[in-house]
Amino acid sequence: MDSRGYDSTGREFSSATEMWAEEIGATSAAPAMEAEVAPTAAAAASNGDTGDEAGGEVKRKDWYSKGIAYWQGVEASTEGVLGGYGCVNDADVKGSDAFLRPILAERFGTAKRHLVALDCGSGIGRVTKNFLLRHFNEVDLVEPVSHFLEAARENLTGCMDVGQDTHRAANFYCIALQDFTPDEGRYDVIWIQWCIGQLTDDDFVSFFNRAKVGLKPDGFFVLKENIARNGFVLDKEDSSVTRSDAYFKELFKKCGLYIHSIKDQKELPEELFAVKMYALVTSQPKIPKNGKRRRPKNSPRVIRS
Ligand SMILES: C[S@@+](CC[C@H](N)C(=O)[O-])C[C@H]1O[C@@H](n2cnc3c(N)ncnc32)[C@H](O)[C@@H]1O
Repeated sequence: MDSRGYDSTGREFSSATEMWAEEIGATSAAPAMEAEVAPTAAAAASNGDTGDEAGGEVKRKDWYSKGIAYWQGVEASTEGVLGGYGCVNDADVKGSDAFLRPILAERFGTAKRHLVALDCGSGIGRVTKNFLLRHFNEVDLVEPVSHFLEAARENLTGCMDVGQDTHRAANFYCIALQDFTPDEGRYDVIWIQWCIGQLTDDDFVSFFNRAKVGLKPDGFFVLKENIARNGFVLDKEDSSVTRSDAYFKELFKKCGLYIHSIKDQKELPEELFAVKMYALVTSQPKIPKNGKRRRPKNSPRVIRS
């Protein structure tokens, strides 16, 4: 990634490679944007200097410990996980719903079917409770900060009745995404919201590569994230990076993922980063010869007589 970026103190970096070199060690930073598969291993293998490698691992550990330590100090509440902007919850849920509904209908049809989702970096289960449980019969949560996950467990006891169906939070995994591998073929949707910035580029790529095996046929990822105007913005306080749309697209390519749909989240306060939703699939979406996407059968259409 060649674009320049900034950190939260206003310091400028000439490229993401320079920033990662400083944050997680020179030897692991540059190959991360070049490796296609399992870049962590590729980076390690290409590095003959074991001293640098060990130094890089220490820095990487520090990067993640700082991130976790930050969230451990945050109250387990909607205000807490939304950085004091609990007011965006309703718009967020509405936006997610409008984005997901037609894609679910298109990929899985409208016939009744048992749907399972994974909520990544779930925090207190806000996304699961307010949104995912409406669409999915089972939702698993993965979150590394134990007091958030405990709050999620409490917030999500019992089941939610949706029509004649029962929807429930099924499994709670207390683990960070860089260390998590989902069960094979369990999920229709893997939802990743407001947490991928905690992952370094190489862990981003290896996470998505591992997580692909967790998808059912026709399953897909949704990444909902803050978007930097250009390049990236590094937050030194919580060890996270806000990437630009171009940066994300470069990483998706490295993950072997294709964009099925993209939408901007509307109605956010002006002072916040823009937010985009990306639906990502593992094989190239088929575009009909006329260049128009097939519509789900139940969507509105113009009447032609
Ligand atoms: C801004 S909160 C968002 C929580 C939730 N996704 C939501 O939208 O309500 C960021 C979450 O990412 C979690 N997190 C931090 N580091 C992580 C990591 N390495 N892997 C997964 N989640 C992480 C935090 O503990 C926190 O719950």
